[in-house]
Amino acid sequence: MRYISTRGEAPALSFEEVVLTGMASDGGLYVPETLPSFTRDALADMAGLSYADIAFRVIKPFVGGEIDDTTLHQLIVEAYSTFSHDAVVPLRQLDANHFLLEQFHGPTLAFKDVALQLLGRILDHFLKKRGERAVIMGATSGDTGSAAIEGCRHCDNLDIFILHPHNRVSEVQRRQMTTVLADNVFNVAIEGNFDDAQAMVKASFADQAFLDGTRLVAVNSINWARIMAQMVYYVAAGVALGAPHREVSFCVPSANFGNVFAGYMAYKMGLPVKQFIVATNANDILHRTLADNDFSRRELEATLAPSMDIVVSSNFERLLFDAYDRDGAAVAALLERFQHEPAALAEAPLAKLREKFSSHSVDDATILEVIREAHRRTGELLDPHTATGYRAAERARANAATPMITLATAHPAKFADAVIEAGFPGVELPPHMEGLLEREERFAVLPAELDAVQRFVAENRR
Ligand SMILES: Cc1ncc(COP(=O)(O)O)c(C=O)c1O
Ligand SMILES: N[C@@H](CCOP(=O)(O)O)C(=O)O
Repeated sequence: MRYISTRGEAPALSFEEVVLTGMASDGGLYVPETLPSFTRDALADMAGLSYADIAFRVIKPFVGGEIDDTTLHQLIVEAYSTFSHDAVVPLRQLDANHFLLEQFHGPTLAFKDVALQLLGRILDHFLKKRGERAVIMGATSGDTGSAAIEGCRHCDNLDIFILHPHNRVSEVQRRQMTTVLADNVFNVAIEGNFDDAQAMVKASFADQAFLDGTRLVAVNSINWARIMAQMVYYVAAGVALGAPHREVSFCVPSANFGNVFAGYMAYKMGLPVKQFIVATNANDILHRTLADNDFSRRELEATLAPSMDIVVSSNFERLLFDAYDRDGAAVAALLERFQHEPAALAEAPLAKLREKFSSHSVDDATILEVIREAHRRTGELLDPHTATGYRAAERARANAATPMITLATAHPAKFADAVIEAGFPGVELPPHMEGLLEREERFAVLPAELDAVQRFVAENRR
């Protein structure tokens, strides 16, 4: 299996090389040169398998034999044994044909654990094999950071630097990162927003001189392995509800677009999906683009769903590459224009996207209303991100006959303030997080300046 860049200029890489890097050298993101596909029989055979066994079947073709089957299976089994639910991402039926896919049973209570528990193990495997060390730089709006730390902190060959926007993540999210006092874990609160943090991470991939030759690795969804691991739960949920014999639809709270893009990849590989609904908070660029072809930046707003407070959505580039029939030059030109002025997609690619994708945007007042309403109707206490999905699924659903699966991307305990504002007394943290709010924290506060951040990384890496 070879991986190529969405901008068409960088060299193709193997699986191992693509996992051990971040962005392509031309500024693009890596995608598989050709997508494997599932036959109907192969999908039907997955019904009833354990999550780990489905994951092995979905992931194996992307690895292309670069990890032997026994080791790959073992890494997958170990990764998912850290989840507190045997189904890893269980489905919960809300009404006649609406389901929640609970993605918050991992160690840090958000969907990021699904990919990062595995990515940490794959990185460790490759680095040990090579006898190399690496530096991780990641940007987080709150959930990737703790999941990456949890997935990688036991890897002695990794130093991990996570940039989060100062005072813009929830207290639980911050403490999940900053109370890990391991020698190889470094948290930086950036005086800026998530887009600033992500831009600095991307700029660091573009010019790695500050690391004097030490390898830099990404844990954000710019790393293909994140997308690969996230595909699995779409397949698992689809076959559990009758695929390949019937279609399913997914509604996905979205921002950096890695989650829903993984679903789209599963669809391209043969999973029968009727519709993907992209749910956004008030930072609605994805909705504006899909609904009105308004691909333009607006000021980033702080919302009650802070993990989705993102304007520049990395993985949208991967979708554009597909929509533009893999024309890297056209994607590069569009994204260059987007940097400087409002942009719009060409007619044909937009029409292609609209065949599969719908969207809906949900403001803060509605998030609170939905948390109350969903609880009254179903007994479920939704986190504010899942609430955007719940409402979008109701409003943008193509039909009632196709099962709708809304991704419950985080546990409400991570966002107690929003839950309390919605009128609930609060949510208890699960037992493994007992004492989190009293533990010692360690983090640096830095200006949103690339030099300052790179100096911090260069001085602290071991
Ligand atoms: C809880 C939660 N929901 C939804 C999202 C959006 O997912 P994506 O960035 O993959 O679109 C994020 C962060 O990315 C998140 O942390
Ligand atoms: N919401 C994310 C933002 C980063 O997304 P990623 O999927 O690209 O890692 C977060 O919680 O950090």
